[in-house]
Amino acid sequence: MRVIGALTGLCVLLIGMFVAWNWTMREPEGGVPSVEPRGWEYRWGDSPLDSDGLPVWLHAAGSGWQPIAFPANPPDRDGRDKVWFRLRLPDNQWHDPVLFIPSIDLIAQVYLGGRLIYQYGDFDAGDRIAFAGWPWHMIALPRDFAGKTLCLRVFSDYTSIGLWGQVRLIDRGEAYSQIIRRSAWDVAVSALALALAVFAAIFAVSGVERRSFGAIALFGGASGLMLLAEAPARQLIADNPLGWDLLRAFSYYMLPVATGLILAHWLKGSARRWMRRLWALHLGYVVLVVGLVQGGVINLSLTFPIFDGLLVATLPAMLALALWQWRALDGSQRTVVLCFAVFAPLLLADMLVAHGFLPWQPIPLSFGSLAFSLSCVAISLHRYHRVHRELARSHDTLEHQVALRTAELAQLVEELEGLSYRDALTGLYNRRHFDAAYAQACRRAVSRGECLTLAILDLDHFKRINDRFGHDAGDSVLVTLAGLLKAHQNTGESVCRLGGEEFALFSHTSPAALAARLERLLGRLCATPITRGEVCLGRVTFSAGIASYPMHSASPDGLLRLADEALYCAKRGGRSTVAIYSASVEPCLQQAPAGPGTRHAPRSVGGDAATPDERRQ
Ligand SMILES: Nc1nc2c(ncn2[C@@H]2O[C@H](COP(=O)(O)OP(=O)(O)OP(=O)(O)O)[C@@H](O)[C@H]2O)c(=O)[nH]1
Repeated sequence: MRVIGALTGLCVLLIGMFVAWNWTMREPEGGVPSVEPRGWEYRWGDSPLDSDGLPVWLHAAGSGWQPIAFPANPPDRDGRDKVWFRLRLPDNQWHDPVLFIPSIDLIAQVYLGGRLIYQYGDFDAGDRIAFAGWPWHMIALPRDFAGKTLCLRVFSDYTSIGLWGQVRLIDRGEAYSQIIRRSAWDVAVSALALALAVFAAIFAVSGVERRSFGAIALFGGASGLMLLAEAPARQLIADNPLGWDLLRAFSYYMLPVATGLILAHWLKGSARRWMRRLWALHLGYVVLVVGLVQGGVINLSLTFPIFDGLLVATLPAMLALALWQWRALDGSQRTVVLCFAVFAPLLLADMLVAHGFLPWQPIPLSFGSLAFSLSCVAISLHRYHRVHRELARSHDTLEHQVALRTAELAQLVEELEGLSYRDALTGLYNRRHFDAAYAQACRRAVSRGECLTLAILDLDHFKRINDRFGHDAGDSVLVTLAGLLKAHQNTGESVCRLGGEEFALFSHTSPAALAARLERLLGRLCATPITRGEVCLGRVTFSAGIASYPMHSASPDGLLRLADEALYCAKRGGRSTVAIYSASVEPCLQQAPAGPGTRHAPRSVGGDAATPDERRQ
């Protein structure tokens, strides 16, 4: 969805650019055409002042004046920083005439008919030329200017001296209209580059190919701001020429830094190292310039020639490094390098024009920036798509892994839960399970009216085995009994180890049937002596107490106590016995065991005997 949104935004921007391009290229309709005045003359140096404080040269006749095709860079400068230009103005044709000058190097006073009508720039306290920026100038003329002489007094310590661009006599309204028309395209390309910068910055911040997108964001931002700061309409947005030129210089100087960053990321080995040195050199220059200009040490205008000199060397070097590793680049990287190969000569040409090495002409820098920006947009979208696909793939893998781990965890939990209900030594269910399962069996017995019979078994004189043969031997006896109980367990019967040497089992069978089965087990157990390795532990017996619902108790909850009483009775009766609880017979204390067999236990035990609970403690 985000890609579709970005593409829609891009399409809207491109349509806007197409409209801007058409508008920029459209010839003005109607109105009085502008005139590029001819017949300029120049004179090096500065005029003395007359008694009224006016320059004498305003009235001087022909002596010392030389003809020049255009009022800029007269020959034989010899380090001079003052020059005069003059011009006899042609016939008046306009309603609100102005003299439009695209740029002046650097300070100028304009006189018409011996009167100062315009001044731009000044000298600072130290009588040095104070750079005030390179704005366009719209100099209002009186309607009767025809035939009068216009004089320009120009000061410059820059590489150029004079006027720049297409100096025209034009109607004020038409001048504004042309400014806006000529800016439309540059502003549109600038908007595209800035939008690209924002998108790339978002990608960079979100951590996707941080370096690449960071460099693209820097390039988009620098070229977008540079184009905006160069568009004639900038002055209509804010009348701050020096501020715009600072912005232009900063963004212009950052272009090789951004380009170097983009390319260095793709290159390898020594090409990469050299590319890094080149962009670092430019970054150092930017930092130095900002420091010196802000500190008032030098004029901003002086930093341009130095930068341009640097650029003449580094730009071709950057291009050469990128082309050197052409084979190692992928398709999208080659596209960017090709666009750079278009942009770099345009930058150099613009620079040559600015310093007068080429005749003045507008250089379509915006096309270079546009090509570079569009290729970056295409690559960004391509990479974003790829990264998105990879993310989706790893997301799927992650989900799969999470599902696997969750299943493993669930299994583990199940196992742990199972373990928590098992007795570690014998593998039988433990007391925890007994409590839950027995409660459930009680509910079922009551609701279905079924019989529930509970037996509690306890090994006889188990302590002696421990004491004589050791705890491990005792353990093996416990395991033997557990194995026997498990092996003879009926379906639907639960066998548990309650703790120590005490076991319990319950089922829906009758007490007599259960007692008969336990007696058989007791017979088996004591028939064969238990051995552990070479050691014979002797014969082992157990005693058991049985109670049943509803036969012995109105509620199955009371069975545990009754079965325990029966067990107690079996123990007191001589052990090795299975006793069924009975409320009607004599107390078991008076009974004598006769080997394995069923004994009837009393309902209660009295005298000095401990209760079953006390015994268990
Ligand atoms: N080896 C072993 N001994 C245990 C375990 N749990 C409890 N015992 C021992 O079992 C013995 C139980 O002793 P008593 O309660 O005196 O019971 P008894 O010796 O069997 O005597 P009667 O029950 O009266 O026949 C104690 O010595 C406990 O230390 C166990 O898991 N393994």
